[in-house]
Amino acid sequence: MGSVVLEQLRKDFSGVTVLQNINLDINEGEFFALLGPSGCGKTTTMRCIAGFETPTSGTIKIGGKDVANLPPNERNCGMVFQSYALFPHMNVFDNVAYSLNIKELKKSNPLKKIGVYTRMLNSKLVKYPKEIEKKVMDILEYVELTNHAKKLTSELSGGQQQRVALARALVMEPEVLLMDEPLSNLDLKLRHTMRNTIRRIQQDLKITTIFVTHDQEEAMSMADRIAVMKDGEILQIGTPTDLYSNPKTSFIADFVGTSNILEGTVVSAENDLTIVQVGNQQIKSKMKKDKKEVQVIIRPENIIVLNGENDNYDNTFEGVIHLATYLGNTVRYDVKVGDHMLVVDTIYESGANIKQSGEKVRLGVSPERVLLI
Ligand SMILES: Nc1ncnc2c1ncn2[C@@H]1O[C@H](COP(=O)(O)OP(=O)(O)OP(=O)(O)O)[C@@H](O)[C@H]1O
Repeated sequence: MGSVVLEQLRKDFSGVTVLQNINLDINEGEFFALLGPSGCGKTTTMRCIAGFETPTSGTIKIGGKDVANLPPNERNCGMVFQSYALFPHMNVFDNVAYSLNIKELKKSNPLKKIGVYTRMLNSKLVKYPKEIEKKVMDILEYVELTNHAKKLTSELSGGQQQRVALARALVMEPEVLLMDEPLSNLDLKLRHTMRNTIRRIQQDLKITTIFVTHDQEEAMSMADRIAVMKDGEILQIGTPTDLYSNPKTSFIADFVGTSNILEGTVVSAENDLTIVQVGNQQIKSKMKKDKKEVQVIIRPENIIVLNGENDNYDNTFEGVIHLATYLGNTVRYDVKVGDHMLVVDTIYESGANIKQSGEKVRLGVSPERVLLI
């Protein structure tokens, strides 16, 4: 399985730069997500790796080999798209076997054999070599589609079709698996199941995987590392926990998880505590910052609703509940504090009272949990 290295990748379309300074070093066997809003350049990056786009400048190496001059079919990348791109008139087995068989046939007298194969497929008379049959059935078992092998792909659900697409990519034993928003067409529940399926297969096969998504939860729950992109550039690369706990910019703090982001001015820094003026409140943080104007980032779960017993916080604020949203195991409160609306997540314990709009609350935040950017 191959590593994927991009160095100083740049792509212009008709003079407009849509990718620049893209540097990535994706390890062998890693599950790597490209995460960012629509139009930030995720798909273009992926298409450059696959060989469907030629970069304006920069290098791409797969398994240590510069692939600049290789066409897509010689890059050994498997691809899975949002639209499954299956052959609707073929059954599941034929869909998965197709490229594998073509590859075999191309080894000798390709044109004649491929023509015969296609005609046989159309008249459903095709007989595959034993090795191909075994490979296809093994991979169908892997994606739990053994019982559907003879069904037309048009007779399958979205999730099943996506598993056929996955099987079709995997059966070729690619060095790298490229997945572009593969779960976007599925409903929420199926998306969660497919996340687990893809992750399980990826870990079993240890196949280097690059996964494009605009859904931060998807990236966080699946990837070993994530590159967050915006406007054609990479803003930060890190593990899900890195990005969540140490976002370098407020864009990332906001895009990866939910954040309270407040504009403030540093008024003093002493005894390991930086004091920031935010409106008429002072907020203490353990982080040091050289600049005066800062953004204060506080994650919703790091704000504690005080109940008189747990009041021992260096930062406390008075607020009024604006909205309470019950989310199953948590309750999310929007709390008005001065001029700001803070999002506060609390664990919901069965039978506990949920606070109501208009109720006054005291909130506490530890300075360790206050990030300054
Ligand atoms: N063939 C093309 N010709 C001109 N511009 C293009 C072409 N392909 C992509 N672009 C532009 O490049 C930018 C990046 O597009 P890209 O599809 O890579 O973004 P993305 O992050 O994958 O977005 P989405 O999540 O919406 O698919 C966009 O502004 C897009 O309009």
